[in-house]
Amino acid sequence: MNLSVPSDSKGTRASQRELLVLDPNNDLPDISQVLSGYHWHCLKVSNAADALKLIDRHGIKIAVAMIHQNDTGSLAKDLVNIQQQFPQLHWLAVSDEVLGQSCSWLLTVNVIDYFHLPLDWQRFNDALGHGLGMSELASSANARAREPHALAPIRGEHPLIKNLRHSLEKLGPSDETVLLSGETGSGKGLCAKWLHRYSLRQHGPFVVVNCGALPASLIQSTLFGHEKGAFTGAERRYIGHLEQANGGTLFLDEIADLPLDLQVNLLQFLDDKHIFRVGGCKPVELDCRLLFASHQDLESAVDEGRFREDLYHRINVLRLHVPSLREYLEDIMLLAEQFLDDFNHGNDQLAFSDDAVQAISHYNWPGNVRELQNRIRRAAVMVEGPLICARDLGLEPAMLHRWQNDLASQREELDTEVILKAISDNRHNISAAARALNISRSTLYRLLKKSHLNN
Ligand SMILES: Nc1ncnc2c1ncn2[C@@H]1O[C@H](COP(=O)(O)OP(=O)(O)OP(=O)(O)O)[C@@H](O)[C@H]1O
Repeated sequence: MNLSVPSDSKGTRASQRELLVLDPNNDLPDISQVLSGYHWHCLKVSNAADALKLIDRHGIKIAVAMIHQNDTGSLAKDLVNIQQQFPQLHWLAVSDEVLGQSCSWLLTVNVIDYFHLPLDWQRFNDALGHGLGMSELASSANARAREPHALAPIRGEHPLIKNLRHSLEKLGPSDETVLLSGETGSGKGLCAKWLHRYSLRQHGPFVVVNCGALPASLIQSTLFGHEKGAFTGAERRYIGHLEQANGGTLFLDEIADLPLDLQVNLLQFLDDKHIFRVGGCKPVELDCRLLFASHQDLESAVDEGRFREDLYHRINVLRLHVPSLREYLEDIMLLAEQFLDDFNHGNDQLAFSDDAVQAISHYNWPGNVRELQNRIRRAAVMVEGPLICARDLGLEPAMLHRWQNDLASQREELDTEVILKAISDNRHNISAAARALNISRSTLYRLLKKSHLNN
């Protein structure tokens, strides 16, 4: 190996650029020394787990992987794993001999150039500089894409939505856990992203885990990670979601679906700020904020013994309710028009017909904003002319009638409940109950008759 060092080799650590070298068999024993002459500071590791730690800790943007023509299988898996977690990282590959066709997979994991031994250090240094530049460009483009305007705005002008936006701005920077509640599709996930955006961790990772979507047998290792050999099939160490979110935010959606035994582990993490990987005995210190969401009623889950009361109290410190679309129905056409703008594929002539406006305004939207978006997205593609009608939205009259009948019966039930409460609160004095309800005695008698309560 040519060890000649260029003449300007007195670079201080401060002016050096950091580089990771993944060299499992120490085939590049002199790389740190030679590259320090080009103002590079090398962090050498022999395995992917250590690589992941250093990439995260040092914000590494450029790395070198030493590969062997006949032994690329495990390295390929390592690079794919690292690439998934750090997509902006760029690699140079170094091989002991000229690589053949079988190594075309390198292109899929951000390997921008490859060299074989002995190295031409000048050319190698140039390629490293080029790779670092590309990586920094990609990172800044990504950071720009993550700026607030790139995150979907929380739309609506109703006081409930204004209040929601205000709460997100206030709760975001607090670093406390936040429990988001609300119906499916109401925007809990979007609110979690905004909490992360408003936090000091906004440049750290934002990791989402849907506890309801993970098979019970995998949840523990998916969340907490596992050590190599922890169980049959654990061929290598796996960094779990909590660790992936280190320095950032972990959003645990559908938290009510987390099995009870893992609720204990989670509670421990919230108290001690460290985890144990499955099969590991060394605590791993972590610094990540947790956000939770559930569309289930957690209080009932506690009553039914499905959710630990201590965990419930621990995560129920800051609570944010995301309103269902029905609660701010006044805004629905505003949202609908804006989503149509988003989805109209450049066709700004597209508009809603009167029957579509009627249908949108009278439907009950059980799937909330997600359903509204999806119906409009589909209609914008399927519509034949310039006007989207109720049928394009899949909101045929029969569907609306069924819902309107439901609404009528629900209103009646609510009326009955309110009337009975007023009568009971006023010790069965009909005049006092009518006054409390702000209606006349005769109206109260009529309502009692309608609800068959007049006997
Ligand atoms: N007020 C809003 N303005 C604009 N878009 C919204 C609003 N509320 C929700 N959305 C959008 O609706 C979709 C569904 O939202 P999201 O996935 O956050 O709902 P969720 O409550 O987390 O649903 P689930 O409980 O099913 O996980 C997303 O595309 C989100 O961006």
